[in-house]
Amino acid sequence: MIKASIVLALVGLGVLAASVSGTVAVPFYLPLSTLVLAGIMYIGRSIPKFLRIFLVMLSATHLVLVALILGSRVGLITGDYTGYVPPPSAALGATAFGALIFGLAFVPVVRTICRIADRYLESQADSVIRIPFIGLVRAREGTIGTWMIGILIAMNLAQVALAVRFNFYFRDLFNALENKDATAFWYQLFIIFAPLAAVHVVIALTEVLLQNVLLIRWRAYLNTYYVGEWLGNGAHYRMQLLGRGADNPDQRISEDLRKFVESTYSLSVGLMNQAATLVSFVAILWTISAGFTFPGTNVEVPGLLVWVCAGYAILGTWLTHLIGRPLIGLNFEQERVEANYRFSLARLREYTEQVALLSGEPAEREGLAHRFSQIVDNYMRIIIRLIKLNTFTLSYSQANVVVPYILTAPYYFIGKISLGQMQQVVGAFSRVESALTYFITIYTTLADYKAVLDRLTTFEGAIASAQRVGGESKLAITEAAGRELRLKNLDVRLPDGSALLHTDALTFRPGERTLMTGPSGSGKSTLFRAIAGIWPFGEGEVLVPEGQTMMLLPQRPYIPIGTLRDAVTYPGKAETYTDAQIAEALRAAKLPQIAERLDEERAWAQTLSLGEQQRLAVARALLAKPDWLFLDEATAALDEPTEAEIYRIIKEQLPQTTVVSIGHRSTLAAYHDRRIDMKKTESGLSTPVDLRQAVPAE
Ligand SMILES: Nc1ncnc2c1ncn2[C@@H]1O[C@H](COP(=O)(O)OP(=O)(O)OP(=O)(O)O)[C@@H](O)[C@H]1O
Repeated sequence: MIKASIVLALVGLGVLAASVSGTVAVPFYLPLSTLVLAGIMYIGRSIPKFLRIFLVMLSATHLVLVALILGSRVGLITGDYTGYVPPPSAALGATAFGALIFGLAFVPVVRTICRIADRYLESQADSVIRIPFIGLVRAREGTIGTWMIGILIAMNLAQVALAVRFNFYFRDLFNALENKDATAFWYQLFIIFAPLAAVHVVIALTEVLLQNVLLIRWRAYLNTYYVGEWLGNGAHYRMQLLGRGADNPDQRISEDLRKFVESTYSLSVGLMNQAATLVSFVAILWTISAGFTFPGTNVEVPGLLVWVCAGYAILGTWLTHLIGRPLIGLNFEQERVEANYRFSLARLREYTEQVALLSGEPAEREGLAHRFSQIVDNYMRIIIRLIKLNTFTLSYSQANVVVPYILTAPYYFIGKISLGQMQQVVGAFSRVESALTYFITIYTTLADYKAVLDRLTTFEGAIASAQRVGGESKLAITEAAGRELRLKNLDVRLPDGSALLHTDALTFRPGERTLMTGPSGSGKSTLFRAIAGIWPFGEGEVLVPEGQTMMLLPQRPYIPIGTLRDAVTYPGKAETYTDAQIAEALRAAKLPQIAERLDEERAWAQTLSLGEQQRLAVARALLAKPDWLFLDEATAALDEPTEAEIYRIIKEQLPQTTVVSIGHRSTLAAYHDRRIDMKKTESGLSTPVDLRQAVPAE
């Protein structure tokens, strides 16, 4: 950026010297604007990278314009460039854009956009990209993204330049027709138009390809980043514990990130494109309006066509807004009723068994029909409103075709402008009109975009506070020498800070099977969570034996979507075990009926009964062979003989594993050597009482 600003400043100084000395007849404001741009680039070197790309590309475009103008002045580029690259508007436009981009860096909402966008653009991750005709190129992902955005901006500006050139082509073509000059006509058609049209097609196609590659790479990077942050250090679990600010993380990661990337790109590059179009074509309208008088008077109005066009665009947009405004509310309502309907269907799918048992199908059908009728009703209102709106917009766009003729015909008939210039006005008028309309109507898109930004920001905030709670937790999990697991001065609290349980000291010895009992809600599961290191609320020390592995089986195990093999080996990799080992573990866990179906992919959590799911989790433990196995009512859904068999298998197949169980059944005591009872004091605080000996089975 510093180098680029120095180059720009040197060019500016050189052209200024040439202009002052009279070597080249260049108006002095052109090098002055180059110098101002160089200054903006220099002081803007610390603004977000996303904005810097626009600043650098703008300066590069400005240099191209300077080169074109200089070239035409020294006779390098020949041709009729009257009004083609109008120096005052190019200089003014570029400087104003530069200042605007710099100023945007201080607008809070733009800073938020840039902060999220820059995560990608500043990424240091090594990556590769396949470039046609060059092959695979290795670079940092951020560098790849930066170049892609830069090239896309250049392509957009090149499209604007081409549009301007086409506008002049139409002038020359129609002038040739007016003058019945066949040579000039064919020249314009084949020598000027054909190559330009080919360039236009190539740029447009490349742009589509590049834009889509950029958007998917950008989204992929942000997706990995946000998923990583969400899952990092158990933030996802703590966010749920804290329960604030981050509903539907799934929507934020899948929908909002996609919308963010698409809208950030289309709004920023689109705005730049439309602004460049506006400046370029306003200049054409302004130049052609020279000497135009207000109809019926002798009063000359500078840039008359520009003012008429602006007034026309504002009137059109205002009427569109008046007629179309109810659509905003109607579309919002449509999303709401669609979401309600989707939710009812998803809920029905979840509770299908319960509905079937209650024979609730007729009630469900009625409920669904009612919700769907809301969709239809609102949709009809949207259609009626759209018809009203389209009646206006279609008439307006038809009027667009004739208005420029009505405006210019009087001047043509009195010989003030040529037929070619009249054609030029027709083209420029529609460009200026649509650019102005774009600026005026963009606010509805912006409102949606702002909502996306807000959702991503609150999501980030919730992740950050979850990470903070984890980082600041006074509940320390420390690896210590020795083979015992010890709790020292442990206070476990609830998320709101109230005390749940306390123990001065509690030791779990290796090889000793412990059963933890106590009233429901006394904090047994929460103590397990604290030992597993996922519960951040509380103070004290949990000393876990160094280098030893732990596994905790909850009452309702998690079964991922995928094959049975993936479900059994979760969270490890399926390749770690042979099929024979996995099948053997399933058989040992009393699931012989599914041991041969390892490749089967289905929603296992919905297919297997709770008792079967618990046995699948035991199979997981048999494969993983942890040093410590915590069973939190992990066999509660089994019948007593099967539960006994499972405990026997665990003891037999995992002789090195220390088992600590939570359970309410008295029969469990038989499989344990020691019992700890969670007693609740009158103040509500629980404390584990060591009963040393397990209560013998009745
Ligand atoms: N995320 C949470 N937010 C607020 N309170 C919680 C949370 N998790 C647990 N609790 C509360 O902590 C207390 C202890 O819960 P815990 O699940 O540890 O009890 P438990 O002894 O295992 O009970 P049970 O025998 O019924 O499984 C309960 O009052 C519960 O409501």
